[in-house]
Amino acid sequence: MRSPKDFFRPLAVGAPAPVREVPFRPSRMIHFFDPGNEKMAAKVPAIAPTVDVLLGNLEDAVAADRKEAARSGLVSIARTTDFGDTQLWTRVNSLDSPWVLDDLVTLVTEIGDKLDVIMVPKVEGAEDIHYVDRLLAQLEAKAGVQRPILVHAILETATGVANVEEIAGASPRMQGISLGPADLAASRRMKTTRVGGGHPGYLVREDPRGEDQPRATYQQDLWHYTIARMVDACAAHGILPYYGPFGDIRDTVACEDQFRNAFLLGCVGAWSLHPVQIDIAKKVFSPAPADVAWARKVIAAMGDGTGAVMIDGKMQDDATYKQCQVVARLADELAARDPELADAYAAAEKE
Ligand SMILES: CC(C)(COP(=O)(O)OP(=O)(O)OC[C@H]1O[C@@H](n2cnc3c(N)ncnc32)[C@H](O)[C@@H]1OP(=O)(O)O)[C@@H](O)C(=O)NCCC(=O)NCCSC(=O)C[C@H](O)C(=O)O
Ligand SMILES: [Mg+2]
Repeated sequence: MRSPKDFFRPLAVGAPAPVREVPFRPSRMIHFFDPGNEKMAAKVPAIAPTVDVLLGNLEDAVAADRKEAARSGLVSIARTTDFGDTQLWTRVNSLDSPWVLDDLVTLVTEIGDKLDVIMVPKVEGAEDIHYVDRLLAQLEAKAGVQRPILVHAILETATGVANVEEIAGASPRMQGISLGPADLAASRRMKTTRVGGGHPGYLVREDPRGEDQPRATYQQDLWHYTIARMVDACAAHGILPYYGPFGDIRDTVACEDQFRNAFLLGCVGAWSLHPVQIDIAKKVFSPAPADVAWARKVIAAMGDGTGAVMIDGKMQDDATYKQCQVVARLADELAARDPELADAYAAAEKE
């Protein structure tokens, strides 16, 4: 094992220096598209300005005989598209697949200067990140890439969940972690057949109220434990947590609920699999204007952030001040990218 002093040293001669802090860039929605699918690829220039992150997917949902088309499609799209300040990410194939080595070699050497983040699926432990970390450093050096490409892990195996803290801290390249509920369900032998979301059978029932009285049931969140654990691991290591995919494209209401649960627990974004999910993520992962106005009111009333004050009947102290700073800072960062949101925040403050 390397000394902790070497943590921030480049892993190959000529590779760019690792980042010391993960740069926060808005990433409310990571929009997935298949770069080998001509219809989807044609929509990329129009979608780019409407999303925070565009992700060219090479892994699951791309058929085995379309892997090379997806890879070369992504190279061509990256070279010919003006992404503005929208980030370009990719999801490569899993580390045990026959495609991943060519994915990494091709993408870093051909379009390494365009790629912000590489998402690695089915990460099981720190050793998976160490492998990718060293290989990326070698390829960046070979290709003359000037800034390090960051790494994002998908939490989608039981072993990965068991090792989530060591994954989060495995490398200064670690940008964040997404929940992958579909693969995780299979790995855990859960009895669901869905991509994220709830299940009507996972419920609690109220106590008996008397003979023949109906008893209410309350559906529970299958993903609460894993998301909370992932959020803690990410926060402890200064990286960003994300909810992943919601597969019931038509159920926009439940998608919004799932995204909001993740937002409230600390996630900064989710995946959009279809254009209809882009605005849902934008709405949910941008703090509501009224909440931002409230946060600013508390911050203003709290002065140096110590002591206790009463606002509208609610006690505020150092801890609520810190929560309000989280909301206000996120609002500032999103407003800098999104003028409509900036206007909505300014209007709410005047009310
Ligand atoms: C889910 C889809 C297969 C649905 O596609 P389609 O049947 O074509 O839907 P529509 O007819 O409603 O589409 C309308 C038009 O929009 C285009 N479209 C659809 N999706 C996208 C997109 N993501 N980006 C850009 N454009 C898109 C269609 O081509 C239609 O165009 P037109 O005919 O010209 O009007 C499809 O949405 C899809 O494949 N989405 C991505 C799926 C994906 O990436 N899945 C992998 C991620 S989830 C996962 O891997 C699980 C995870 O790892 C885990 O373990 O949990
Ligand atoms: Mg998966």
